[in-house]
Amino acid sequence: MESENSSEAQVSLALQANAEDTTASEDKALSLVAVEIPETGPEGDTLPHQGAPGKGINLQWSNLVYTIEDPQKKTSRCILDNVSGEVYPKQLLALMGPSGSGKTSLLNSLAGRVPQTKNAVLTGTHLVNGNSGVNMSKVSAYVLQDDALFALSTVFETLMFTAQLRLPGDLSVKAKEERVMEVITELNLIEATHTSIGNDRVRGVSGGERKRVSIGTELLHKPSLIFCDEPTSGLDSFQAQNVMGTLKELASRGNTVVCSIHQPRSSIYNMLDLIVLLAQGGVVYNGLAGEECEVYFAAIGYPVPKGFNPADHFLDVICVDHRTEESSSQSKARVETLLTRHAQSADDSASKSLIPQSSCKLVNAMLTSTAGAGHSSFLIPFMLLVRRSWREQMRDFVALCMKYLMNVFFTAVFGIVYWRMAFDQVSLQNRTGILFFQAMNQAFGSTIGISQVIPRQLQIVWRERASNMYNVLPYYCATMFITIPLEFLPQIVYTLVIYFMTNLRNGWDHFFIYLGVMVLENFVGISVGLLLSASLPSVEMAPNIAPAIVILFLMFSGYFLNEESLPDVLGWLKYISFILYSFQALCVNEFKDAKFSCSSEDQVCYDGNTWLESYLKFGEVKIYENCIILAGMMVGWNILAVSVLQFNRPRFLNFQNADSSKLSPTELKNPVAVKTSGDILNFVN
Ligand SMILES: Nc1ncnc2c1ncn2[C@@H]1O[C@H](COP(=O)(O)OP(=O)(O)OP(=O)(O)O)[C@@H](O)[C@H]1O
Repeated sequence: MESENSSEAQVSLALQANAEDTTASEDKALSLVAVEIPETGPEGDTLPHQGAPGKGINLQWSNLVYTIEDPQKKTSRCILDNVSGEVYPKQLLALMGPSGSGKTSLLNSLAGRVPQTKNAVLTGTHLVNGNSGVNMSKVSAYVLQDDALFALSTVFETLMFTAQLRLPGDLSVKAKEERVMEVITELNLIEATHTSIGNDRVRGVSGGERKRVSIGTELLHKPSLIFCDEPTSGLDSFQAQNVMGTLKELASRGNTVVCSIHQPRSSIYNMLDLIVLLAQGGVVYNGLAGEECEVYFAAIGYPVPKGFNPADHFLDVICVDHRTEESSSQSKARVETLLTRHAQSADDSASKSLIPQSSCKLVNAMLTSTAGAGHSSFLIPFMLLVRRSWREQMRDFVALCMKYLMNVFFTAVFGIVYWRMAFDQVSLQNRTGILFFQAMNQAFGSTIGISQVIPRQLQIVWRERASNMYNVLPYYCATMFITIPLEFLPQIVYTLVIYFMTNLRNGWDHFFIYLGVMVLENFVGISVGLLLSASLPSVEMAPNIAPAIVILFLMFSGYFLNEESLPDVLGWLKYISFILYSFQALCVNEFKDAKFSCSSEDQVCYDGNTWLESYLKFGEVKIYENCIILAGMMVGWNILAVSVLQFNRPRFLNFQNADSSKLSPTELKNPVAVKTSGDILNFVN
């Protein structure tokens, strides 16, 4: 009886929604996907939860089980437990539940974005317009919870960058600009078009506008299915309302919108078409929002108190209260009952559920027309990435000035301290000293500065790579390329000025060898910096780890420790110390066959060769050999850095038994009945 009432209400609300939405959608549908969603099921019955017939994406999922197994303890942590549901075009579905209930995990599962982690297993059936195994990154958009955007680019520049990489390559720049302006208008961002995104240091657009820009970057290629993780988090209630209004508007234009949301205010709750309430990874309620949901909760003994926000009430009911032992056991029992109750009602309605496969015509064009296809070419993403990095660096004027000022300062200090050295016995020590400082300074300057570059962009680049906008090579080369004017050239200018201020060895041949070694060392330092940059997971780690690595190389540079006194266990480090090879080559260039005057006051007299052999122990060193080693290191570190970046690419779990082509016709009609390994899992929560 209760279930009859509920499905009647469902049907009437669905029909009402259909009637309202059909006209609005026809002229201005954002969707490029040509898939007919039938109005009725095979026996003429109205389909459950249906928004409206027409074009768009219908998503169905059943028996989703997401577990993290612990082979040592022989237990499995069940993060999603047999979750089923569906959503249609023109519907805004909210995944709601207390913290840790599995909202993000469910959203990620539906979007094909569950991060690949060790021992994580995802099973179940996931159908897009009745088809399994669809590449979700090609048919949908995913808006991350954190707005990963470059702070110093404007709203227009941010969207234009994405448009150039995500829209078809044969579209003219003008057409792409028009599309960007279209999205800006749709998202009500006109006034912020030329405002910077901003960050803690630079004033930019508001939080709500930033969120809408994030949504905009995902809308440019006109996806019909939009996933949004916690779109209102961190926003005040007015901004949250605006952002949700935007999502509602997108749904009403024919898109299918799924978002996770923590605690919506009542005006936001009223915008929702469907809700899935999650508790402890299971479903407590899955159906129409609004009155339908209130009726369900009233029927099971939890009516919404008068004047209360229904969303708050539902969350209160499905939350486990850990404050006291008694409240904890009571609330756990309540949640268990609600989960069991929903599981039973889902079993009852399973036979009526879901569109039969045969009535969903998946047009092949879907996979290409909505795709953020990503650029297979190297040159275009490379140039766009260089341009963006350059823009960001140039606009960070204070940081840029500080960098150059430090170089001028050190040039002045070293130049004055070692001013115009003579070619006498005293200068042997001083020349060795300045050459060592040069080698050290190049290493510190290039490695440490660059080690922060990639971690600073990590989140943005992860998002863009997850959307297939470009692959690792153009990104890496662009990052390397941009270091040339910003890190390499200032260092080289500083090196040259020092050469002439301090009167290092005369002769153009020695000057060019000195310059060549410095250039090589600089590039090796940049490569080590990029390798660290690619390996470090956060910006905060870079200032601690990078100097420690450079100091390690420094210790084995042949200046602080005599080669013979190196401990065996650490002796190998000298073979990878690029500072050692550079310092040796600089010394050989400076001292080999050089004459130094000797006065009667000098107790010992060295010429260049004896200084090299007896004092520095570099008698056997050949400049060309060291340069070859440095060049090899440069290539090796770069290959390693690219491999690390490639290895750390966004990787997502696939459904293990999602191939519905292997399912029987009955199972296809009724995916809820498909058995999964969820039956044998322990619930450890
Ligand atoms: N890869 C993982 N390894 C271990 N535990 C995980 C993993 N992913 C999710 N979890 C756990 O699964 C539970 C659900 O996580 P999820 O992020 O989906 O919850 P949520 O409802 O979105 O929470 P919140 O509202 O706080 O963001 C949490 O307890 C979380 O710690």
